[in-house]
Amino acid sequence: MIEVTGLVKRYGRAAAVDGLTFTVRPGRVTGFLGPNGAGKSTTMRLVLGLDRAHKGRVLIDGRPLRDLDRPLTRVGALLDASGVHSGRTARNHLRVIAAANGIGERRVDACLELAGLAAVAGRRIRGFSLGMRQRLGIAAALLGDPGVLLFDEPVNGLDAEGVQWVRTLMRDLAAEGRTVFVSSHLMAEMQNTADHLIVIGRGRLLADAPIGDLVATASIELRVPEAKTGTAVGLLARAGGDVTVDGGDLLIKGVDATHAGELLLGAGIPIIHLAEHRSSLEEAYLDLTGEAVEYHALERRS
Ligand SMILES: Nc1ncnc2c1ncn2[C@@H]1O[C@H](COP(=O)(O)OP(=O)(O)OP(=O)(O)O)[C@@H](O)[C@H]1O
Repeated sequence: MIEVTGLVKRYGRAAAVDGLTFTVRPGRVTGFLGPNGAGKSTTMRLVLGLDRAHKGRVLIDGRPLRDLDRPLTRVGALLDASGVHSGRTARNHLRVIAAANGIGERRVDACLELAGLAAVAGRRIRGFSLGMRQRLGIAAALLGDPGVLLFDEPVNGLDAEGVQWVRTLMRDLAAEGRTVFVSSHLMAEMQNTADHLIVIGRGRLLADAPIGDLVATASIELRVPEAKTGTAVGLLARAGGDVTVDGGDLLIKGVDATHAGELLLGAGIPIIHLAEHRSSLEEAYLDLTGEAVEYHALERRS
């Protein structure tokens, strides 16, 4: 489990992470979604103790990272896959990490196998494609067999088979009861992989919810006889609906179709048309981040 409380990180006067609080729970894949520059990588670096926060606290399985002995056996991470010593072979790269963390040789070979790199284990990383580097980074993250895993944009540079492999791996790791925290700016990727989503924009939390809740931000479209429109609007608004009148149609958020139907029929209002629209994750994401993206575009222009 990862518990982040009130995390703040500033670069100069700008806050890259601006008071983030969330919990990443075991046994499911938690997606970390946000537009470019939202603060995902910075947050992951703070969680891993690679950067110091100005404020806030991170606990891994209830304890600060510095209190964990052999941290690599508790937390594994794939961050920027380009930061490796490219003159080494893949096997030697993993051996060095393993030796520094008291991890045996057999685990190195098991992870090379798991990452689909066994056949190229003796080749220098210099000649690796971005996809192969990503696989090597994932092998390194798994080396200590940790219960908590962070992956920053793991499908970057992977081909279709590689993407499928990462997806299956994430789901398998979560099914084993591990905490899996994976960042992406690709909404479709999250829709296929994550059970739960944490969405940020401008370093702030925008949503922390099961993926089904975000996909199912439903709205309904309703038409009633013109003379009854005012009564219907009043009823739906009192039931917590956010009602927009568009010509003869009502657009309602916050009340589902069944409830709306019951309310209207209960009040003796005939329904001419009633339809439910489930917004896709992409629409929900754009809704949530629209303001954050706009703000960034303005900042860059000025
Ligand atoms: N070392 C640094 N020095 C100065 N500013 C930084 C540094 N690292 C990140 N930032 C700034 O902090 C903000 C958040 O960046 P971060 O890389 O965490 O976002 P991100 O969500 O991971 O974006 P992306 O999807 O583009 O990787 C950005 O405005 C970025 O320019």
